[in-house]
Amino acid sequence: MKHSLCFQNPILKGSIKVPGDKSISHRSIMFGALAEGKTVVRGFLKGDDCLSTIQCFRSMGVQIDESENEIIIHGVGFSGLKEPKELLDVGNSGTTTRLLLGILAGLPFHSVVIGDESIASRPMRRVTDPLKKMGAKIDGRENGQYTPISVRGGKLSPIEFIMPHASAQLKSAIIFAGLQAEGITTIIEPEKTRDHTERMIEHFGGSITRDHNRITIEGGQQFKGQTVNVPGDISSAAFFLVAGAIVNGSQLTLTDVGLNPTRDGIIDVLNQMGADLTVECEKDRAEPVSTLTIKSSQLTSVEIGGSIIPKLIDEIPIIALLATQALGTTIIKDAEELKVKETNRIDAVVQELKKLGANIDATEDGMIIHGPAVLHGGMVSSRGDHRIGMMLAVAALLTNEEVQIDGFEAISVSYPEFLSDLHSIAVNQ
Ligand SMILES: O=C(O)C1=C[C@@H](OP(=O)(O)O)[C@@H](O)[C@H](O)C1
Ligand SMILES: C=C(OP(=O)(O)O)C(=O)O
Repeated sequence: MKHSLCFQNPILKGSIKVPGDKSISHRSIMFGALAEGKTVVRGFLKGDDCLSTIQCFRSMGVQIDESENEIIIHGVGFSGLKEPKELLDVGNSGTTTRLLLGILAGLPFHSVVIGDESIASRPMRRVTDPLKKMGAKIDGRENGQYTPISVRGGKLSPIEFIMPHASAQLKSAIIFAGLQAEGITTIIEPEKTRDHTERMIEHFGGSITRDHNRITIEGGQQFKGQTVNVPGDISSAAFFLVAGAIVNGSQLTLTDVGLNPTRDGIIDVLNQMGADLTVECEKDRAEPVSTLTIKSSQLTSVEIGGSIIPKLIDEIPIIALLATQALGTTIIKDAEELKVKETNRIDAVVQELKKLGANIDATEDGMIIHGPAVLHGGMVSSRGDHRIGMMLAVAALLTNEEVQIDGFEAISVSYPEFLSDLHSIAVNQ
């Protein structure tokens, strides 16, 4: 589906409550299913990816009721999950795929995980190799690298695992397997990655030990159903934070945004670039929550690399757009993981933004952006990637010419109401 956007000297004013955090929504279904008793989830993201997670657990016999404001999961525990009759379809969701594989690894039945074309090209051996080492029988195209992937789980042994990639999906998969292994599993992260799985284990009454980048988890724990309040997704809020920062005369407030310290890299980057940003922290729930107010201001370039990368990995497409409006040369490095997301996000960002007049070049592990650039209209593509589609829609605010985005429907993966939220705060002058 092509979508056309054409703004005339817009300014952005008002307040938005972005939809629920995608990472936390996925995990709320998983822990809800693995706990005994009822779990109530409020603020759940009804985006395609999280709906895929619901469907996978329903296929394993878990009753999940959906109403407008709540999701209710009737938990069955690890041992209550049933062999699925149908294929487990993860759609476009890498998080569902990798976390689910960690759960399936310990279950004594056969299952097959499939997804869309994008999922079929995303690397899975990072997960399937250690899970096989723990004792699961797993096969798939290219020796377990690509879906479809079949799993016959069973008795698992704990491992000490030094993660070769800074990936929360990989860490979480091994945690889920570790929960089913007999003994203590140790995981060592090269850099700290998002810790929603660890927080949720504690929220559901389990325990996990964290010492710097070393995590230990004991197998055989029981979880109890809980209420989960999902905060707004900082990765969705990022599109409006950047829009507010770069569209002259704007002031936007974003309420109820999750501000987990393992996800707040965009805040650091905005501050370093000279953004006019106010962060008000609210009472800490299982996850920290904040209200963010952004006003447009003069921005300067920044260098981004090293340990901040996992804290803003999904925000790099919109940070690249931000950098096109900043004075000087922005360098983004150590971000090779971008090549294995929904699409190769280094190529997608660079090639699509060039079509709109950005001065941007790809490097082996990131990109270099010279700003400020005057953007113009054009025909671009989301390449089937929600974050590329939304970044290009924000770029359309910077020109009075038409920006036509092919494949815009991809945004329903993480932010189905993105367009109506954008139109609710954009006023043409
Ligand atoms: O664990 C998660 O919920 C996620 C982890 C990240 O992926 P990696 O673990 O591959 O870095 C992120 O890009 C993805 O959107 C969600
Ligand atoms: C990479 C993403 O998600 P996933 O890996 O779950 O497909 C994302 O949402 O940007």
